[in-house]
Amino acid sequence: MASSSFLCVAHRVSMLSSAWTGRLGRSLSCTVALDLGRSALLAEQQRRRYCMDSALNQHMGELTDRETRVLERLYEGLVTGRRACLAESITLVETQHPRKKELAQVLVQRVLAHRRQQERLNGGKPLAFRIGLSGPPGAGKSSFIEVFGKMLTGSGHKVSVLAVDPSSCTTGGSLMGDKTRMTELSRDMQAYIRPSPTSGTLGGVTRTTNEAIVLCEGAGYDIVLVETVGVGQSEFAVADMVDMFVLLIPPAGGDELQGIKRGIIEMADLVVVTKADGDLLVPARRIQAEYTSALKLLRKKCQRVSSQTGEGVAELWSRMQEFQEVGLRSGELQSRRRSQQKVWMWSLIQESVLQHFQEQPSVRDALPALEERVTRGDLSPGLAADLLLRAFSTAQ
Ligand SMILES: Nc1nc2c(ncn2[C@@H]2O[C@H](COP(=O)(O)OP(=O)(O)OP(=O)(O)O)[C@@H](O)[C@H]2O)c(=O)[nH]1
Repeated sequence: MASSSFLCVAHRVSMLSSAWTGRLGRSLSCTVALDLGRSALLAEQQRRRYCMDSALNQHMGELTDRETRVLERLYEGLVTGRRACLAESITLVETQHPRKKELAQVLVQRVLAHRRQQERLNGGKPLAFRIGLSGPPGAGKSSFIEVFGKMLTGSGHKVSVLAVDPSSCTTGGSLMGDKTRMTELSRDMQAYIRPSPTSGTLGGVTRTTNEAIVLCEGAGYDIVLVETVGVGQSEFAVADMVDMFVLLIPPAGGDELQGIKRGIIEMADLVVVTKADGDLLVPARRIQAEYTSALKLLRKKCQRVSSQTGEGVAELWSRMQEFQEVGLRSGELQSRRRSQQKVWMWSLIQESVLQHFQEQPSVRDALPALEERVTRGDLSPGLAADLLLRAFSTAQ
């Protein structure tokens, strides 16, 4: 992305968004202003309205008629629950195409405004419950989601399942997507399963997952399950996008469990031992007892489930609901979401700034030789970084 266009992107997106919402005759400024202090409200409202109006006049031409029609179709389709529009909208947020990326932001902004309006009608409480599910490969995640998801749709919920697959970032392949998973749930019209995007950095994949969550909620999915395999940093990223983070562990000791990173157990709101049936019931009980005592200090629970027999699944759901209710009542869940918004913004900034840095011509030119010298040991990484940063800032 060229330097000038980089600086303009955020501005352009907000302008495009204003233009579009303006075209629809609705003012975003009203929804934002309600959150402000009473004394500042009027002045802020007027100022924003002025900004919106002038932005509208200035940038009406920015969205072509075709783009307006596409966004309008996607938005209307999405909020009326059309799966094809949801799928197309998620594809739009996954795109690497610069213009489409801007359009995606306009759409996300619009859906966020719609969701905030709905939340306001719901007494300020979120309408959807976001649950993160993580665990080592083979822990039984997809088998659990299949059974759990069917139980939820059977009781009237609309469930979406999104995957964050760290392997897709490095290999373009997929740890999670290369086999048929959740076959029954994928046929269920009350469920929407979206595999992980197959390319991009982890930062990019988590950005699109965050945006996909917003789109799913806009499409009326009241339960969003975000699944990730416990590899790399993906589970930390997922913990930062959900209301409740659940760690699934198989009933095996030793080596398998060593794959579970220490910090992740502390991040989990609930630990679940899977496959608690048949020959695995005894080890499952033992692991549950070990985790229960280890988690006591953290005031966290450990449950046991079997996706094969269905045992423990309903109890687990009750526990999750209890967690949600307590969080909503205390306001902790809402404040968790608010701080996640900030984390999300910063991860976007990090990704864009890094991309901008790497694409800056003087950095791009100097980078191969400096990298080569660093790998040969001729130049310290710190000095190389300083040189690149200097090249970057003098070019600004
Ligand atoms: N006995 C028993 N086996 C199970 C249960 N759940 C899953 N399995 C088996 O465990 C294996 C792995 O299950 P998956 O659901 O694919 O696990 P996963 O965590 O999604 O695996 P990845 O996609 O590799 O991350 C499969 O062979 C399942 O049949 C269960 O409740 N009981």
